[in-house]
Amino acid sequence: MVIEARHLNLTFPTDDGPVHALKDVDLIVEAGDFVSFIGPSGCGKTTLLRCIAALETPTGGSLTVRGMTADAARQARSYGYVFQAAGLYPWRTIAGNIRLPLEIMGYPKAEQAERVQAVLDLVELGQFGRKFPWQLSGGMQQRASIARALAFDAGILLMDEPFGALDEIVRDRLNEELLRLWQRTGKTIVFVTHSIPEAVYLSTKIVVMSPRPGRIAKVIESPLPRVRPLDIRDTPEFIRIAHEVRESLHEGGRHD
Ligand SMILES: Nc1ncnc2c1ncn2[C@@H]1O[C@H](COP(=O)(O)OP(=O)(O)OP(=O)(O)O)[C@@H](O)[C@H]1O
Repeated sequence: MVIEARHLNLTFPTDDGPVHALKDVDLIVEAGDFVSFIGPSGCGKTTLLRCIAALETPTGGSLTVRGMTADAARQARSYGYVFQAAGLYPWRTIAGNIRLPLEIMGYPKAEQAERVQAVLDLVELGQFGRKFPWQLSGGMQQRASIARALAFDAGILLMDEPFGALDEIVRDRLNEELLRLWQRTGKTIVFVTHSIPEAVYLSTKIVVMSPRPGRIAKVIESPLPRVRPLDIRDTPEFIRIAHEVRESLHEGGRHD
């Protein structure tokens, strides 16, 4: 198993009293899974992802990533992280942005160039390495930020609503591309989203969360095949799973 959380708790002390962002969260992610966290705003999705990335420290329970503490896993460069906004440096070219983590990690120059080209090809931006971020569309920028997270070939990709700001047509295309990339690379992906169709289309496992305190309301294992054309969304099976997610979201909300 790649990620294991047991009775994970996180309470933020605030001026208005403690905020229970995560309450008794149990989660298992297996190698090669595509896991989505879905739930209403404030239910702790980002906080849980940030705990896995060792960007937050839980106040209780245990969490291991590749059998290590989250901190050790971060130091071992176990994951790439994709943020809501592409966050590319405007003064660097696309290739320059993707190369940055490799420069920081001290990869030899020739290997940097090889890896940058390989991940640019992987996200179908092979011809755009010399462009600057402002010369690319929003969807292309987000693909570049995925390439940056893939550049050092970590086995885990953590993605926090990477397509949330994009229009539906671009989002559909990027969903399809991400699925192909996941199939080609065999990576383990943990993905935060607000969108039921996005969660159902992408995931092997859908983790439905509910707020106040943030906890897991239900884990739905998807019976859909791993290879999924976009029109799978019109099948009765897809619609049934989407319905199950929606019901679980409502049930989770009733505990408020
Ligand atoms: N550093 C912090 N200090 C205090 N409270 C915080 C902090 N970070 C998050 N919270 C609170 O913890 C709860 C969970 O936040 P989190 O961002 O994980 O939710 P989310 O499900 O990702 O929401 P969204 O979908 O809006 O991004 C919220 O009530 C939030 O206000």
